[in-house]
Amino acid sequence: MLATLTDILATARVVSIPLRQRFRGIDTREAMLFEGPQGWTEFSPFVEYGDEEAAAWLAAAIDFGWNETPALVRDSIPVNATLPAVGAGLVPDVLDRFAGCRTVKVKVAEIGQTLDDDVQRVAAARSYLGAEGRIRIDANGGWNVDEAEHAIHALAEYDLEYVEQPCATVEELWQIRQRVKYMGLPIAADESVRKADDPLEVARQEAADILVIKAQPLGGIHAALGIAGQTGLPLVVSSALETSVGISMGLHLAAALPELPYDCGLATVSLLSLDVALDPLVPVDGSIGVRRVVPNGRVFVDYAAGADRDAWWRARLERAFALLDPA
Ligand SMILES: O=C(O)CCC(=O)C1=CC=C[C@@H](O)[C@@H]1C(=O)O
Ligand SMILES: [Mg+2]
Repeated sequence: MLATLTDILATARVVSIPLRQRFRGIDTREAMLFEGPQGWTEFSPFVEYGDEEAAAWLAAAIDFGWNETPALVRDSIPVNATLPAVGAGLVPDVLDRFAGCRTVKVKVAEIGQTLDDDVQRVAAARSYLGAEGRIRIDANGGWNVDEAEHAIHALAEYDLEYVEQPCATVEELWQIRQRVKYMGLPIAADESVRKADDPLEVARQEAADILVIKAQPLGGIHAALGIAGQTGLPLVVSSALETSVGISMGLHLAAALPELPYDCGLATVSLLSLDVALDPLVPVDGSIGVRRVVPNGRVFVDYAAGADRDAWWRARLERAFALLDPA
């Protein structure tokens, strides 16, 4: 079923939600929410993204609000804790918010920090989890190949599950993958999937062992499942730092995948200072049940974006909508 701009604007609300800790350079998450025949949905490309990229996120929002979700093969998704690039002393406080998660994804290579900061943060996560917990790191492409090799050697003693996007380009990922192959440490691609013209190029080039897939950036659950079906690589579903409404989209994607070998990065509502839902999608015993959520109307009042930001989002919505394929 096709959504019109009028349909979308009829229920659209823009919220501005403070984060508990700075994450990927932002302190506040803005999101537009609207309701389709299937339920509430979220359009929340990061504010610096251009209209072309935002259009894929809008296609995703419409897909989730207007199309039936695919058949689900599980009703609960094991998730990882996500640790922003905080000082080591804050690690226990942050991880306490991810109830029962046995896996932690640690952000590393933050601009303005050093490898020693990363080592201390990863060490603190390991001592929090104990020997049996899993630790993956995500550099968001922040290292060149030599830096990545050096950092991986320094961090390997903490027993890493995988390294997400150590370097920015597919060619660099290929090189670092060759260099650390002897360590048996898998390389996961994230930006090389969600920001690439061809999300499967990194797999074709054999530059990654694992693909991270995100529902909004890839154009929605159905589009992401189409991509998933074309690769034999293991997949991890991760969030785009959404409210519970957008997280619900990611949970439905994870629930529809035939195989789900890794814990998913869908626990990021715990990084927000509050959520739009009365019953937020946060982990219980390390998993989140798959369901849709209805926003609490109070949040639309108390955390409404200011008039200028609201107008900015509505203008962005119109521009992105104009870029959608009418088919
Ligand atoms: O995968 C996770 O644990 C949580 C999601 C997450 O890390 C991200 C969400 C949103 C923006 C990204 O910079 C970031 C990522 O790089 O994976
Ligand atoms: Mg990532």
